[in-house]
Amino acid sequence: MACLCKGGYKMEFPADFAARERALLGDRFEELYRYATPEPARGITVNALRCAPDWLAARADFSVAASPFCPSAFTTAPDWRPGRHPWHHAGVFYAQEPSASAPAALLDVQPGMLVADLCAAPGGKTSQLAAALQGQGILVANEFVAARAEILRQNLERMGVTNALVTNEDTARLAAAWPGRFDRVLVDAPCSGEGMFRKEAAASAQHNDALVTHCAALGAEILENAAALLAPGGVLVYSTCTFAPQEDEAQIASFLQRHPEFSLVDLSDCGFGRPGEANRAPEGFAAERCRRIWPADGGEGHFMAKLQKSPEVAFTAPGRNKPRRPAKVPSEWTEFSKTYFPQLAELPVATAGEWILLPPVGSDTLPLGKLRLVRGGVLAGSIVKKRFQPAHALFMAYGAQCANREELTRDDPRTAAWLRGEEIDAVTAQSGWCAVCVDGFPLGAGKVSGGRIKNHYPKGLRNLR
Ligand SMILES: C[S@@+](CC[C@H](N)C(=O)[O-])C[C@H]1O[C@@H](n2cnc3c(N)ncnc32)[C@H](O)[C@@H]1O
Repeated sequence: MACLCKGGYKMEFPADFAARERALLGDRFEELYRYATPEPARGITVNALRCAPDWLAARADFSVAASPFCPSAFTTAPDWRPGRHPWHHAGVFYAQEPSASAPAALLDVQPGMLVADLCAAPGGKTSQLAAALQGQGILVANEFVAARAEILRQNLERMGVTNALVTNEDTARLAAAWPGRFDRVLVDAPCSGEGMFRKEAAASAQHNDALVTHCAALGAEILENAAALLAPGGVLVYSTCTFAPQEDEAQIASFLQRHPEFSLVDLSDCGFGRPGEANRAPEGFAAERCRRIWPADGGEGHFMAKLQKSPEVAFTAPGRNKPRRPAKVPSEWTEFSKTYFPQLAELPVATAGEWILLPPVGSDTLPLGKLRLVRGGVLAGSIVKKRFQPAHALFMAYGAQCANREELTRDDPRTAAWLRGEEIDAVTAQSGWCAVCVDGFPLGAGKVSGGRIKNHYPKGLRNLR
């Protein structure tokens, strides 16, 4: 291990890493790797599906400071733990390391686009992309590792995302199924994690050259698939939380050599960080168009490059899919939705066994074939013994518009009780199913009877006492 002592926190680095970086940076090593504190930087990103950043900043009961890296992000105190806060449960914000909030905003996602996030779990950047889509268009959120895809699904459910297809796939299979379809693709590549040295002891312990080489090869493979998924004129953002040349500037230089149909978009005016480093790629590569966030800039560290596919590239539009026959709408759902969610009653549904889903509008233009779909849209519920049993996801997506609501505030002792899984008194909600909301944001479903609300907040999400 080597350490950095001058003018900052005494950080211990793996010796091979420190030697490589000292050789590349010379005197700038100490300046760029100056961590302000021993504690990792912490932050939150506000979910625009719930509220605006200004709204949150004006009402937060915890300290927030505007993040330099993203307009909808804030840095928070190192010792503040966001996970138990009612607004976290309600998907008002996503706890995200500050520099990690930077890449998604660079994609310039607009409502109505087709967007793919290829390495999406646990879902920080996916949530930002979903917020930018504002429920219009389709977001394919893919994660290769099955257990992580499940965490991704849960997080997107908490954030109230309605238009995501969560897949658990190898990106090559996505590229084969949907070539040239996407307006935007994000590759937040699995990397050697050199930007995680302060945050996770394991990042230091596991670091070695072989890991860097392996991650660089994997990143290159995923980039190939991203290129195939993009429509002509589409935009791709590639990011890592590492500093290794092979995974950063050199990765992009070699991608551009293989893909003359792509150009490197200049990120100099993005308003944060510093330019990419010329001596980390072959001569002639415009490294200054990439962007880096160093520890000295306030986050753990990120690398970003933005690539645009030429609009001129030859492309055969995919044949039209046979439109899927709309599923017959089960009467149990019609009856339930008319009572509690009248705005959803006319929407098309998809069914799978006893389950009823509200698929994203237009998702049948992306044929799934044998792709592993974890969730396609919002799980509305299931029909059990001819009765409709609503799902938690339905209330997280649409609870604020439910016709029967229990309106709590974060200071109401019933809010903490609810998040512990307890029954609470009903004040505003009438008998039957209700959405329980905190400050207007959904905290799941309850069922009112005799003036009490039975708690249906999922056990695994509750705040332990
Ligand atoms: C840097 S993390 C993504 C973080 C995420 N974008 C976020 O903001 O929350 C990279 C992800 O890539 C996944 N991954 C691993 N192998 C992969 C592969 N072969 N193809 C695509 N993704 C892979 C990892 O499991 C991990 O979840």
